[in-house]
Amino acid sequence: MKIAVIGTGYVGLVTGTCFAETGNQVVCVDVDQKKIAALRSGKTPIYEPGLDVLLARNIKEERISFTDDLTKAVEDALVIFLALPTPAGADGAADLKYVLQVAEQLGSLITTYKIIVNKSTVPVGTAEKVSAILSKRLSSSLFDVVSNPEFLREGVAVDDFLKPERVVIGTTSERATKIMADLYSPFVRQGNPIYFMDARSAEMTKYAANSFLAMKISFMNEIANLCERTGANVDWVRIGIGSDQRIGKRFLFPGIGYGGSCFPKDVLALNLTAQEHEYDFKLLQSVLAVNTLQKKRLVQKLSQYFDHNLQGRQFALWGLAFKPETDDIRDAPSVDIIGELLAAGATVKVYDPVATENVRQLFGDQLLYSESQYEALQDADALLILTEWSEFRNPDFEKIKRNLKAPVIFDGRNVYALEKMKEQGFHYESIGRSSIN
Ligand SMILES: NC(=O)C1=CN([C@@H]2O[C@H](COP(=O)(O)OP(=O)(O)OC[C@H]3O[C@@H](n4cnc5c(N)ncnc54)[C@H](O)[C@@H]3O)[C@@H](O)[C@H]2O)C=CC1
Ligand SMILES: O=C(O)[C@H]1O[C@H](OP(=O)(O)OP(=O)(O)OC[C@H]2O[C@@H](n3ccc(=O)[nH]c3=O)[C@H](O)[C@@H]2O)[C@H](O)[C@@H](O)[C@@H]1O
Repeated sequence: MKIAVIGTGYVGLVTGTCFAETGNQVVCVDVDQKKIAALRSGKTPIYEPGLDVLLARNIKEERISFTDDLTKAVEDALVIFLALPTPAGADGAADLKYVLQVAEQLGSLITTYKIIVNKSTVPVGTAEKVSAILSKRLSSSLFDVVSNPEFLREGVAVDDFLKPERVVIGTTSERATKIMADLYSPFVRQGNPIYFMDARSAEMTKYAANSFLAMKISFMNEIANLCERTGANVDWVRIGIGSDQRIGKRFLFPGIGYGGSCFPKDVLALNLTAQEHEYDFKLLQSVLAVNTLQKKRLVQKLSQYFDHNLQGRQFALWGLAFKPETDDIRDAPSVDIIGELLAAGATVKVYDPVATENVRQLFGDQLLYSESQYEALQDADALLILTEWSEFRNPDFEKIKRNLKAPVIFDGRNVYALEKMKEQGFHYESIGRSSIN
């Protein structure tokens, strides 16, 4: 099948590459010419394990190509995916300008039947808005607009796309249903379902999924905070409740608040949708409030330890990405934490296996940067762990002690066992686990 993917960010690139991998002919379009030039030479602008190999293979086999020419890209395509940004606008609502602008452009380019598939996360009613724009210039027999929200996670995006737990497709058109079922058939062969529904339900499903997951995390963060006050250990509580299949083991890890390019903006956007419909979504507002507070927890603990005066202290930060296996720092808790430490007059030295360059672009020479995790510790009064990269899980504790000014660790991701830290002689504080020092 001939496919065009508009927008070669995280979602567009993975979507295009995975459809090429299953034998389709894919053209990816972006307005960012630097990105297009890099992608043509096989360089992925994002760090995503496995994507480079897949991309190189499909470029070589000439199943995927990249262009900034929208007209040429959509000419032969039967299916056009929109993988465009939908950032939070000034009021928190999803900004639809990219999606609606491209819809206007497509209205003047389409001459034969096409399916416009929206992969971006968009508020309920967007498919109808796109249809209305296309209808200004095109007869309804020339297009169908489909909502096909994407559920991939950064860091394991290729796997999530190739083996999805489910595919959600919002359309009531029989013609589009058949084509979409055909396109996705290689990915759902293992018995994972495709759910066809109306576009409004598909759009809402995406926000409900992200908001529910964010709620799970905020709930566990509050349980963790209460564990600290009551002397319970959240590790045990997590295991204790997670074995109930109605609750599930996953997404119960407390920490320094959820981050990333989607949960923060999507929870905000769903709350705005509720407000627009005069519905007071109390639970969502709490999810947002809890997350804002949780991002401050680690610095509060640190500040308390240093008698509420961080001025002139130096801290080493391990991990900057919003989660492991990505270089993405969009809405990462680390960005807030760095801001707070700098505002308190502290010196901050950072290390991350892949995200350092993105942080450098944001903070420039306000920070000290380290090439190695141990070098980052030199002259530091304490180590803060902000991302649970696997290389931090089993470090040389003697070397940590030698390099730090004092054996003090504030762990925002509960990476180490309390017993081990006591045995090693660290002052160790984590989330939801009473210190046993
Ligand atoms: N990043 C993720 O893990 C996931 C993101 N989503 C959703 O997918 C959508 C896209 O997200 P990302 O890929 O992260 O965005 P992104 O911001 O990384 O990439 C968007 C791309 O679109 C390009 N673009 C902007 N205007 C354009 C135009 N007029 N024509 C062609 N290209 C244009 C940009 O240059 C950029 O390369 C968002 O709605 C997001 O909420 C959904 C699931 C997962
Ligand atoms: O819409 C999206 O963009 C995507 O958002 C999330 O994926 P992603 O942002 O890549 O990352 P997650 O693995 O969900 O983690 C999000 C944040 O929650 C935090 N988290 C996650 C799990 C947990 O138990 N505790 C916790 O604090 C992570 O540290 C991270 O900051 C969803 O998991 C995807 O299904 C969705 O497609």
